[in-house]
Amino acid sequence: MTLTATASNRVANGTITKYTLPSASLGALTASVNVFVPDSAAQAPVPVLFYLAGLTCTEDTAAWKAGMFNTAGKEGIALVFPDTSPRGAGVEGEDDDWQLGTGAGFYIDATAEKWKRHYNMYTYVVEELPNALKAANLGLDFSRWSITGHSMGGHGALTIYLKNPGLFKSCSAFSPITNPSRVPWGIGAFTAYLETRTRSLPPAEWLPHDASFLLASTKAEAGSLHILVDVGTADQFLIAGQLTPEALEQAQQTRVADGRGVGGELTLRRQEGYDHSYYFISTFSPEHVEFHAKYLKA
Ligand SMILES: N[C@@H](CCC(=O)N[C@@H](CSC=O)C(=O)NCC(=O)O)C(=O)O
Repeated sequence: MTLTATASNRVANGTITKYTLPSASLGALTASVNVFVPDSAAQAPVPVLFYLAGLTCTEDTAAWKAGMFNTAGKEGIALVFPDTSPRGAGVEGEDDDWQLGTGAGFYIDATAEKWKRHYNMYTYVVEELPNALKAANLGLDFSRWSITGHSMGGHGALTIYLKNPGLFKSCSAFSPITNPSRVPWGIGAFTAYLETRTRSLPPAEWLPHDASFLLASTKAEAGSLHILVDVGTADQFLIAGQLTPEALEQAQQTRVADGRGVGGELTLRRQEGYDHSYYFISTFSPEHVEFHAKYLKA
């Protein structure tokens, strides 16, 4: 698995480099990723923060618009921006709808026959890409790894974090889809990507990919979770019922009520008047990087 650098720019006391890599998990397609490495990585390996972007985005969207570099450069944290789906898989209909297929990988491994050769963004993000970055000796320390994301990528960050207790130091999300098995975006994606045999609503096969279910049921030790979520009150997709942050709050209350969790593991903030856009993300992204720095550098 070799990374090939295709562009490089100096930014915020570091360098952002775009790489391509051949990806086995994405069915032998070429994937693209942007990686910001602060200069301090030349002295000692630096902690890593992954940013998972939302529907219709690429590896460039947050790199260009999220405004994370100054804080990451100051804190000495590397940033990794993966793409949001395989590109050019050739699956019938994959470019017909912005909520499914290209740009909409949902950070899960597909089990449905039609999608399962290429649509494996979970394995790509959690295993293949980190292994490629480790092998490239860029000075990244994956024993100090955190994850964040926006919308579909917020769902990705929360579910990947909750599926892998202990792998990440912290998790944050901007306007995440918190309960995909019960909202239109998630129902559409899971119906397509996941082979579903059970008739329950939501189907049992969907629940391991639902952040609210995962949070309510996780066996993570009390006090071991560190999650920050920001949602804008004027978010058009919040208003349309796609994000349902109350489901995540309810899940954490369940965890605490059962004696498996403690207060403070989840901080969910409603930011007055902000929408779903990168204007919102760039306003709060420095705080998110600082939040992760606290755990990455503890
Ligand atoms: N084309 C869509 C809008 C798509 C959109 O808003 N995408 C969001 C993520 S939504 C959840 O995952 C995004 O981040 N877009 C990139 C950007 O630069 O804003 C429509 O028709 O509504």
